[in-house]
Amino acid sequence: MEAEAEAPPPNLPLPPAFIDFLHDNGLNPSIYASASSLPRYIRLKPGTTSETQIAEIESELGCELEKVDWLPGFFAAPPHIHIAGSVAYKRGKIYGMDVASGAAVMALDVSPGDHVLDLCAAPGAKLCMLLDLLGSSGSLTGVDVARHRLAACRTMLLKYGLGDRCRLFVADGTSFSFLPVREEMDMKTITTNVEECTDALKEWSPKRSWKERKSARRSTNGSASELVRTTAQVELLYYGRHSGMVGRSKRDFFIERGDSDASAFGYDRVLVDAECTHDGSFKHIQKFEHWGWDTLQRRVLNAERSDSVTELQLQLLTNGFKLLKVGGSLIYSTCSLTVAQNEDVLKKFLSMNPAAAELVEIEVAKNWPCKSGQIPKTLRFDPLASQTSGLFIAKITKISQT
Ligand SMILES: C[S@@+](CC[C@H](N)C(=O)[O-])C[C@H]1O[C@@H](n2cnc3c(N)ncnc32)[C@H](O)[C@@H]1O
Repeated sequence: MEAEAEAPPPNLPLPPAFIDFLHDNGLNPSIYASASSLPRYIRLKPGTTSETQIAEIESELGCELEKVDWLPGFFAAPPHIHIAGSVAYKRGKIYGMDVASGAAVMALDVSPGDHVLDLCAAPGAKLCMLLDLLGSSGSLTGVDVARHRLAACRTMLLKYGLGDRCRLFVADGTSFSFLPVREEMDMKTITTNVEECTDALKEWSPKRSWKERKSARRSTNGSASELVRTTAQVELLYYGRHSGMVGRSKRDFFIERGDSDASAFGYDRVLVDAECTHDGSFKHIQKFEHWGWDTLQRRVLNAERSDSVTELQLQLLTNGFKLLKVGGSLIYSTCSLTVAQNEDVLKKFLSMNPAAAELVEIEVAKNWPCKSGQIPKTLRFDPLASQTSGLFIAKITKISQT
């Protein structure tokens, strides 16, 4: 990919450091030319999509909605509409979610009954969509290293009434090792006899324990501690009634598992929506106009940070893949458009797992308005090609044990 222009597109307040970053990464700034006029996408809560209900939501939002014909449940609203203040949002009828993010979830091809892992789950738009697709069977495990972000995700789950089959762990996704609770699981992987379990988990209650309040205080006082969590520091932040946790001992889950256990009893689907520089999200970059462009330089574009982000991405992808069952599929996605954070990470991962991992076509993507990535079978959404935020998506299946 060659950068064809170095100047910022007209009418876009992109700082020189960002233009340099795009140029260094072979990205053409003109892909952002229409970014400020992109539609604001919303996803309707399943069950609220009749014509009458849509008309009601339009009146609550104060605008007309246009159906996105290539992804069910998504609608485009005018760019400057404020979703969070609307009655429809407060009543839990709609989600604010870019349609490219919805595509990443659809690409995972979740079926009811699947056990799904979302390794970078917060703030949770994709997690909620995954739960809507799961319906009333299977389970979803959400992991995120940032406690305050995962707590916001829990609030969202409860608001939309989606928590029943979900459990949330504050943990480092590069070392997280808990498998889903499967009925057919060999008892050697579950240490406690449920009947005799004296410290069994009761139903989750919103009343926070002393331990949880203490942990929350610690994470507010020093967010750096969130970034150095180890497996031993895994915290169970939430579990629903049918998540498989109620009635079991915490000790059952806080044990390390080997690769063969994961290959047999691991997750059917894994989403690794990895931490990245967010350069594909124009809305995210625009926030720095308010915080100060020098903050963007320091926090996002700094070369050292970019290197550590790609290392983190590879580790998240590697661990997500380790927790996948043989025959299962994984989506790797980022909202960066740089080759370093997408194709390069993927190439490295595939070269490290030649016998176990296979990059596969995303079958549902046939009519999607996206481009191919530099590696065939991968997809790239960007504001120019897709009228969406930027997103890279790759799908991998596990064909044998790692
Ligand atoms: C792109 S965001 C995920 C967005 C989310 N999937 C959604 O749809 O709302 C990346 C997330 O990765 C989390 N993260 C960063 N490092 C992590 C790590 N080592 N383990 C787990 N999560 C991590 C960040 O806290 C952030 O919430």
